[in-house]
Amino acid sequence: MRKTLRNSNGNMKISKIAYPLGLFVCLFIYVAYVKWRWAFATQRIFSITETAVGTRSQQYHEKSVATNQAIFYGIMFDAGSTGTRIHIFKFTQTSKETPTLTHETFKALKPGLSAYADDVEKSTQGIQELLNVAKEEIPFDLWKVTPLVLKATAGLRLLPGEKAQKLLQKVREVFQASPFLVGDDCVSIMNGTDEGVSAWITVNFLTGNLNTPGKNSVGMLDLGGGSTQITFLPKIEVTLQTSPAGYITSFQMFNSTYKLYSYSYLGLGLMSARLAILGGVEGKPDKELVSPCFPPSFKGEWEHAEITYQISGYQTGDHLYELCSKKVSEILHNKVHKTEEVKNLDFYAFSYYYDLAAKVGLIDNEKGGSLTVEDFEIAAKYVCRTMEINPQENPFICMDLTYINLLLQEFGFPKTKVFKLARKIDDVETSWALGATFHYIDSLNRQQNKVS
Ligand SMILES: O=c1[nH]cnc2c1ncn2[C@@H]1O[C@H](COP(=O)(O)OP(=O)(O)O)[C@@H](O)[C@H]1O
Ligand SMILES: [Ca+2]
Repeated sequence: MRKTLRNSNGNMKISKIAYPLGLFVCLFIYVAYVKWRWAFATQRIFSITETAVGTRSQQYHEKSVATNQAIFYGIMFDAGSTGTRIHIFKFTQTSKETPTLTHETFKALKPGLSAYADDVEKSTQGIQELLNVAKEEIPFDLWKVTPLVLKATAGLRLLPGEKAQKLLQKVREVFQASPFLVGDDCVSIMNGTDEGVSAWITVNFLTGNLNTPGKNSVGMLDLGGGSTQITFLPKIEVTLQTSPAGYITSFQMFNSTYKLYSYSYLGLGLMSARLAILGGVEGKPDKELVSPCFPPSFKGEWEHAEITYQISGYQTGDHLYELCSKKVSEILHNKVHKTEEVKNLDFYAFSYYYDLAAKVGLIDNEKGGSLTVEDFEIAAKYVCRTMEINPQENPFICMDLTYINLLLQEFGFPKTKVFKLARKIDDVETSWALGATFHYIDSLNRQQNKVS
């Protein structure tokens, strides 16, 4: 008994040292491994995209089958207010040659994450479904070195903080259980300026304007469901000097510094603007919402962020367009900052600008096209007039076109201003996702430089 006890005491003495020591050694090996894996992945991926941005090559679309070609991927989730989308970017690099972005796989699901604010568990199904697309697309041996990131925009910005954090935590758990490379910041709400800047990076990269000395950059207009962004590179000093605080942002990427005019208007996305024009409150469907933008006899329902609102038209003798534009002008009054310079720059417009223009036949639904502010105005007047006589399939078409027309004018665009509308450029979605992937990889590289 004593022996046993002594032995047992002896063991306890040994284990007092051995266990912590063993634990420490295991921990050390684990930390060293994680650090090595992270550094290895970021260094490889960054070295590719750094040159990809600097020198986007002509072989952009070529699918090379050269055996010495390295292939890398990046996954970006766009958790938008109306839907969640996955962008899987594929990069290739032949040793010592310029690496290229060769392919994007894109899939979108509705509704947006914010629709699950009161039932967080339900949000995981869609995320899993999109992750399965990534698993199908990315070769198995590259899963663990492929960064996986989700950035949420207006839908989550508009939710109470606690609800938004619960949703993000749920997604974080799903991501951490996935086989991809996830960092501490893999899931977040992106700020509006980053959203605009990232979309600006995308469009200037895809149009070949980034890091090409002497080339002009293009401005970017994005109209989402919850927020809208305008971003451009000012050429005249007066824009930089006269813009309010928060509108000019400096950022560094791939060894260049840019000073951009960029602003995101939360609540001025098309769906949020609809609710404001109707005089409604997010999540409160208790009263019928009456609007001069619907025909007088109209009665219907509108589902927005998983809530159904009762909607109807006004009983008046006036013309719809005049009444509607008056109401929309009230909503936009003093909300938007005007700049003179936008008149003289080329702009690309995405998202609902595109969808609306395509819906009324101003541009081709597949190829996109160019149009003026006035084209939106003419279309608005036409559909509002038509609606007075014949009810339309989409009761919001008069309101939406009127809103877009007036919003563009509020930004300072003259009616004759021509815009390019594109859903894709060179087969890549014109969204903030690509720019944010570059930006994310850039930050990983900075972390990695600090580590080494
Ligand atoms: O990657 C994309 N490709 C094409 N259209 C997109 C993409 N991302 C968003 N959209 C468009 O954006 C609009 C909805 O905005 P979203 O849901 O992103 O709201 P938010 O940006 O205000 O959060 C729709 O017109 C949708 O078609
Ligand atoms: Ca968006």
